[in-house]
Amino acid sequence: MSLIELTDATRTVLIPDAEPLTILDGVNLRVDPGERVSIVGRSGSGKSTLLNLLGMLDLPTTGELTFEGESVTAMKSGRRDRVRGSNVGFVFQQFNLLDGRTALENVTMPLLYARGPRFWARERLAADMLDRVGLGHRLSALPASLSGGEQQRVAIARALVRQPKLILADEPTGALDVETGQSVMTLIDDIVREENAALVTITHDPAIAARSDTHFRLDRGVLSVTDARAGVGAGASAEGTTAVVL
Ligand SMILES: Nc1ncnc2c1ncn2[C@@H]1O[C@H](COP(=O)(O)OP(=O)(O)OP(=O)(O)O)[C@@H](O)[C@H]1O
Repeated sequence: MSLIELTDATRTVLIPDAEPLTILDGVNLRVDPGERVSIVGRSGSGKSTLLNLLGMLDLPTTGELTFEGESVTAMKSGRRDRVRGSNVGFVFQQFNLLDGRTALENVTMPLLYARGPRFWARERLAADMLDRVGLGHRLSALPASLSGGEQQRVAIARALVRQPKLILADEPTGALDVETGQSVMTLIDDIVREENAALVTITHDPAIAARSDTHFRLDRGVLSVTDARAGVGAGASAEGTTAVVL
């Protein structure tokens, strides 16, 4: 079963005194558990809009979105929020850390909504995750005292601390130098592989895109597969093209 799947999805916004704007047009995208997918596209091609659909933050205007086979479009918003909270981790270009909170507090934050043992063990789980991203010695550091690469490591720990099945990364290396960006991606890849999570990365950087199993291009709202290589998880498809995984 696919982890998340968009079928014939369109996203249209209404603009006052103008024609409706179709941002995504007939998008078909299937992401399997453990699969790593990259999406490249020019500025304004609809990448963030697509990521917001995959993150269940927005719904397609027409078409279907499913998570583990269940219709997201049919979910009540409370259930959608819970499904998102327990299953999706976000990593952004601007790390979006809370400035006045320590690294440990930032990573603990998503566990405030966890239930049972994970809630009560939240500080230990957050500290363990910071250790995994190489920041076990900086638990009390405030974001401003950390380098860009270290801040992104904190953001990665925060995205992964609930062990989501799906990680959505929007230009995760965009604010980092090339070398730091590669090491941050290696870290994301390693943890994603250990957790068997799926990873969808939006990037302008061909070297970052090349790390994925399946590659897509978004061009004015139309998604097409550009390449697929043997790897984890088969079956990504776009616009009638099936990605063949050997
Ligand atoms: N709510 C909205 N109302 C009007 N226009 C919108 C809205 N959301 C997005 N757009 C437009 O849709 C297009 C796609 O936006 P989107 O943010 O998805 O692009 P993007 O590929 O992520 O761009 P960038 O790489 O510059 O972040 C843009 O032209 C944007 O201005």
